[in-house]
Amino acid sequence: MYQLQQQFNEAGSSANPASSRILIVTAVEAEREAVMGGLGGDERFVVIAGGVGPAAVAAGTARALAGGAYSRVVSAGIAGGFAGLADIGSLVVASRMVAADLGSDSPEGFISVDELGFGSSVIPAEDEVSAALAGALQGAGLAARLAPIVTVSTTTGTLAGARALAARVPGAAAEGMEGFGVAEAARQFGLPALELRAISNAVGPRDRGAWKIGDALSALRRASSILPEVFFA
Ligand SMILES: O=C(O)c1cccc(C(=O)CC[C@H]2O[C@@H](n3cnc4c(=O)[nH]cnc43)[C@H](O)[C@@H]2O)c1
Repeated sequence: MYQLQQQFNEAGSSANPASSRILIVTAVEAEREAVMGGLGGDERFVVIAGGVGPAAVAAGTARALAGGAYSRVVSAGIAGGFAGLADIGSLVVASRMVAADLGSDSPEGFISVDELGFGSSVIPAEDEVSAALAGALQGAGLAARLAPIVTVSTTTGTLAGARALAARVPGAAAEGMEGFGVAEAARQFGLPALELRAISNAVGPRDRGAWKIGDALSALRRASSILPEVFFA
């Protein structure tokens, strides 16, 4: 396992010497189109739809990284927002990507993979760049915050679930299904990762009809138009 990781890291650093291209990974095509629309054909970015959920998107990200040279990786898409922290149509930039359901349930409660001693459920985001991105979004008049973003395999669908998750990851502002998967693939290639999410719905009781996907995709498109000045200023 360690050897495999070393090979990935070596492949990552030797195959990607001085590339400044940035890989952006969404889950689905509609998100990819929103990001592409904001970037306006900027060829310094490659945008792929890597699939829904941490496993599919990690595999898709790793496949893309194995086939090209990149300087960093961004997970982008729509997400649920935690009440009082991220309203529909607003943006969240991850301070860290947290695999919030990676661990074990028990009669005493959830035990994270960290506590179990099997690895880490937290990947820090590229911090200065993430802070700069959040600041640039705010400077452009967009509602944006820098906060932990959780990744789950099952979207939260109850108030009790939302409360439990908020207690497990204090300060978490958004819930998606891919950020940690993208970040883990990037980590294994020795690359920094960021996550940018536009809020389409509230984390809590499931109400698919209330999702404002159009608003979130518009916000994602506007946010994406700011990426070049943040990454290549
Ligand atoms: O139906 C559509 O037109 C459509 C357009 C863009 C995206 C979708 C999706 O359903 C994407 C699924 C994607 O959304 C993220 N997401 C959104 N809200 C939540 C949430 O409350 N909890 C977790 N994940 C959420 C997630 O990352 C999925 O990959 C549909």
